[in-house]
Formats: sequence, structure tokens, C-alpha cells
Amino acid sequence: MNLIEAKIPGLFLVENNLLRDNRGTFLKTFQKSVFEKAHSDLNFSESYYSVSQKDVIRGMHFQIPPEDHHKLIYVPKGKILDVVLDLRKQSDTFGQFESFELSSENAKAVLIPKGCAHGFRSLEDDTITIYAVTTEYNNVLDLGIKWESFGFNWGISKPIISARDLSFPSLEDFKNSNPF
Ligand SMILES: Cc1cn([C@H]2C[C@H](O)[C@@H](COP(=O)(O)OP(=O)(O)O[C@H]3O[C@H](C)C(=O)[C@H](O)[C@H]3O)O2)c(=O)[nH]c1=O
Repeated sequence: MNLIEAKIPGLFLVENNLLRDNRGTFLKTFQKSVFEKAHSDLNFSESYYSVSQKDVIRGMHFQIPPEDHHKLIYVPKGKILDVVLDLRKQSDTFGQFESFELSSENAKAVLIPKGCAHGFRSLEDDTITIYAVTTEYNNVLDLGIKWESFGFNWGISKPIISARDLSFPSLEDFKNSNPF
């Protein structure tokens, strides 16, 4: 398990060791002694997963203070194009994004810091995405940025996307109320 810091400070690509034998595969998704080198306050409060058909886009999501959270993302089945957007006004990479291909085959994960928006495009049917977060869900503080408003090329113009995600403000409009 190896954490590689990305261009966005506090964002890490996690390279995992996928073990295979005649029964199938085994992969460790979290190890405190390794992850605490990245974030000392990494205490996960809850975890959930979604199943997505090809060309679903979920995002861009985040929770605002006091319930903002770090987020660990991995894909035990299928493949996603994972996207992270830095919303921290004081960050050198404010407004910048990074993307990673996560799949059951490459066994990679992404550790996302507080103050960043997260989303992904599913690249295969029946893709399972697992999320672990360091605060519990709060439907009032769970907000978003519109998927096509910050300059990222998703490679698709008509994704399968929720009405809620379509209703999010653009990055430009969000700037007026940005709490990060
Ligand atoms: C997270 C959560 C959601 N919900 C409800 C809210 C909605 O009615 C429904 C689905 O939630 P949402 O549409 O936010 O799910 P996704 O669009 O898949 O969002 C997920 O994928 C993106 C990429 C992320 O980064 C989010 O952290 C993650 O929540 O479950 C709950 O009742 N409890 C919960 O803890």
C-alpha cells in the first residue's frame, strides 16, 4: 500500500497490492499506520457504496463545515474516471482539478482531503464504488458543484445524472458562498 501525493495538496493516489490465488483476489483497503502519515485526523465515521451503469456521473459532492470530511474512494468492481476539484480559497490549486482511473483491475484508490469536491463517471456497467468518510451524512451540509462548470472534460455530453446533481451551482456561482 503506497500513498502518492497529487498536485492538489492533501490529495493522494493509493496504490494497493492486489493478491490473487486460485480462490480469487484479496485487497487491503485501509491501514491506519500508513494512512495517518497522510492525514493525522483520519477517523472514518461511515462508509457506503453505489452501483452505477456505464456513463453515469455522480457529483461533484462535498460537505461543508462543521461536517466537512476526508473521503476514501475505491472500486472493487468495474471502472470509474474519478475527479477531484479543490475548493479551498487559500490553496495554491484552488479551482484546479485532477482525475484518476480507478478500477478493480488497477486496484487504485483515492484519498480526498476536506475542502475538495468529488465526482466520477462510471466507465462500465454495474460498477461498484465504495466511499469511506470521516463525518456522518448531513443532508443540509451536503452540497455540490455542477459537473460541467469547472473545465473538466468528462468525455461525454449526455451522462446519466440525477436531477439533484443537475441543480448544483456552477463553480463561479459557488464562489460567493464558499466556506472553505
Ligand atoms: C451519502 C448519503 C446519501 N443519502 C441519500 C441521499 C440521496 O437521497 C441518496 C443518494 O445520495 P446521493 O445522490 O448523494 O448519492 P451519490 O450521488 O451516489 O453520491 C455519492 O457519490 C458522490 C460521487 C460522492 O462523492 C458522495 O459522497 C456520495 O454520496 O441517499 C443518505 O440517506 N445517507 C447518506 O449517507
